[in-house]
Amino acid sequence: MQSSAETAGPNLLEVRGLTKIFGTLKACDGVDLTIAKGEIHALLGENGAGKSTLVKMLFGSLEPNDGVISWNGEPVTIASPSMAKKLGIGMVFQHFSLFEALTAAENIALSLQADTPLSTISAKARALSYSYGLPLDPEALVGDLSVGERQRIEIIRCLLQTPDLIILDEPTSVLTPQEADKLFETLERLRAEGKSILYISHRLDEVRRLCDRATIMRHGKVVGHCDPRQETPSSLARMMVGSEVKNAERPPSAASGEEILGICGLSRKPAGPFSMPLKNIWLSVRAGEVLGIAGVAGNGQGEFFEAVSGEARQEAGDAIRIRGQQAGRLGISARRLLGAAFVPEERLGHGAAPRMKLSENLLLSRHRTDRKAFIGTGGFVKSGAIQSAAQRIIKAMDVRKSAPDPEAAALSGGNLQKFIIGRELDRQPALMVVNQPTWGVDAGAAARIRQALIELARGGSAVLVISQDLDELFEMSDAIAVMHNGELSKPIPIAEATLEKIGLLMGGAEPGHVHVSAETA
Ligand SMILES: Nc1ncnc2c1ncn2[C@@H]1O[C@H](COP(=O)(O)OP(=O)(O)OP(=O)(O)O)[C@@H](O)[C@H]1O
Repeated sequence: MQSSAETAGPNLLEVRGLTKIFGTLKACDGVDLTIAKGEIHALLGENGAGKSTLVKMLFGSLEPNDGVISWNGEPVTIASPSMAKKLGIGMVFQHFSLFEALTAAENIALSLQADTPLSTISAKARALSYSYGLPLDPEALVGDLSVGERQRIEIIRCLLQTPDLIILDEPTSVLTPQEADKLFETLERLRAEGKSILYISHRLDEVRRLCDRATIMRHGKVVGHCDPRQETPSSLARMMVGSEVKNAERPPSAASGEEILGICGLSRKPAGPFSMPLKNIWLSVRAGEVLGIAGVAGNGQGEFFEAVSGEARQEAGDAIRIRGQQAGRLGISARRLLGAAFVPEERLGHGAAPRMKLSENLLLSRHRTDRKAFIGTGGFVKSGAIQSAAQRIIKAMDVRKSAPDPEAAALSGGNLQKFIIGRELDRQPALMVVNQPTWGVDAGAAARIRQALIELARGGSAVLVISQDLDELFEMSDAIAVMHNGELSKPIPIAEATLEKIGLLMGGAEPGHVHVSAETA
């Protein structure tokens, strides 16, 4: 690993010995970091390495226990986000902090000076968004917008404060490849204008494409620096994780023929002006197989997940069949009682209650399906059984944490995802439906999650994976279907699937017009 801890040009930010302790855990342990003017600097590290903790201290939302931060050569104390913004530090968070019932402009107004009229903010946001190639309708209600559009609001809100340093915490994990490309153009333009960017990402190919230097953290410490353009994704992953990261292994499918999930002519009207209708979807997922669903975000995958999980019920009971039972009219809990498990894309709030401990989250999601194991006679909670199940999941998924049974919100994003997936896998469900299984998860943990899902299928369950990550789908799936405009293509067996073919279907090509030929296969 090449050592390039110091910058050649003038430093905008210099950090020495920065330390943050949670309980007994040193989440950041004497971290040194320098960021030059006009550079895109990657901050890399496995889940729980301390990246978010570090940038929260730079943005004034966490107070360091020790260390010095210098800004333009002067030591500073960044006591609050508003002080960080005054200095010229802007941040786009991993979890959005927008109010769904307000418009984009109203949300932006909340973080700006109170005396600016809304119409001025709206006009400025619109102009800035178009000039940076991230078009935004300031009058749109946030609740009606896709995750990609919501992230634009966060970025525009940050840019309106004309920061010199912009911190982005996993900005592309929720973006489509096209949206990510647009974002890269914007970031390259900001760099050309002399702005500095601190960029946290688990997507190593984009780090190689975009970033000038990288600092790598492990267990709260800086373990190295490199020029990512000189590295490969696997050498970067090795530096982060400390060992080789292998792809998941997919033994031949043992599909027994028994249908576990049957979807028969599923249609759904749009729930709101910006939601996608589902149009006559047919699908069968069998015991032993992993079926992948590809598609550009916003083509109905979210609506499809809601319909399959029971978050949105159908009028016709037989539109969804789980292990032969009509499930269309059933809610989530009743579908879980049939042996299904669901992992939604939004971890906090949806996948886990943030202020509840991991063991309490476990009880919350499994008290009905595992009543015998967790609830004793007289309705008493068997806390010993819950604690040992929680510890089993934590061990199986290698969940890194700062206390034996912390609140969900105290876990790093990737570690919470590992816990949620582990919580469902631990039930050995007959059907597992998971939306974006490895968002925000480091390369090592992502491989572990994929392997665990494949093993669940090979053990006789049916696994349905919705993902925007085509490499992930090709690695895991026995067949891939593509969702476009609320319609689902026929599954293509993996032996016949090519990136080109799936890409064409994602772009809306008629399934009948996409042929597998010797040249394309
Ligand atoms: N508020 C908190 N209270 C207690 N522990 C915390 C808190 N925030 C973070 N931690 C712990 O600090 C460690 C570092 O977490 P951090 O979120 O900084 O990791 P990260 O590198 O950003 O990970 P990821 O890639 O998963 O987002 C983790 O072990 C986490 O559990």
